[in-house]
Amino acid sequence: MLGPVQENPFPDSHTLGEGPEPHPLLRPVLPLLGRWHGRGRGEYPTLEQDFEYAQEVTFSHDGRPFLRYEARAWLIDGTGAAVRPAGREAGWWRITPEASLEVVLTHPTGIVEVLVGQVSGEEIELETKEVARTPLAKEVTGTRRRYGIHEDELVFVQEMAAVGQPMQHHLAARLRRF
Ligand code: HEM
Repeated sequence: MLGPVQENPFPDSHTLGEGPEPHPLLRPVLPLLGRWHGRGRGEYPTLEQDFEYAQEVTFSHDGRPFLRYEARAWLIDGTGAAVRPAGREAGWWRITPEASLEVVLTHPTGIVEVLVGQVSGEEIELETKEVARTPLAKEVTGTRRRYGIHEDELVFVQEMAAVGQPMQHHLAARLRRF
């Protein structure tokens, strides 16, 4: 028999001082916690045009030594008006006692990335160790990301090797908390 089910007693929190105490190992990545939004630009040599986008990003935790991560982007025109939904991704950022990061990211485009990297001060670098693709996914063979937190601004840059092109710039964005 199905017994009574209480609301999940272990909620995620993206705000320090609310919800569970962050795990001590999370200390190097605590500045990421929160909800961020902002704008970015993208390009790739196979694309006819560069593009601009807006994005919302959330990093939260449940008291264990990993972050829950989700990002949603949408293309915008020159006036900032929304054009259409674009990249979204979700995943888990595990942190080791040496402040190494082990990240799993999934994309609705049929791509799963396993990334490893380091936190050094306010800079975070991640690089794919493996990329898995569903049969219909575009050919992405590797990506690199850098995050930096500068004066409460989250700066993000992504490179990728994809569709026969070597590793090079795809995205750059600046986000603020909201
Ligand atoms: C903020 C997130 C992102 C945005 C706004 C974005 C935007 C775009 C846009 C506008 C295009 C052109 C095709 C189209 O109109 O859909 C594109 C192509 C592409 N993107 Fe992204 N992208 C994002 C993240 C990513 C990520 C995380 C990856 C890889 C894991 C990726 C891989 C690709 C690939 C492989 C192409 C196709 C290139 C080609 O076929 O010529 N993108 N992206």
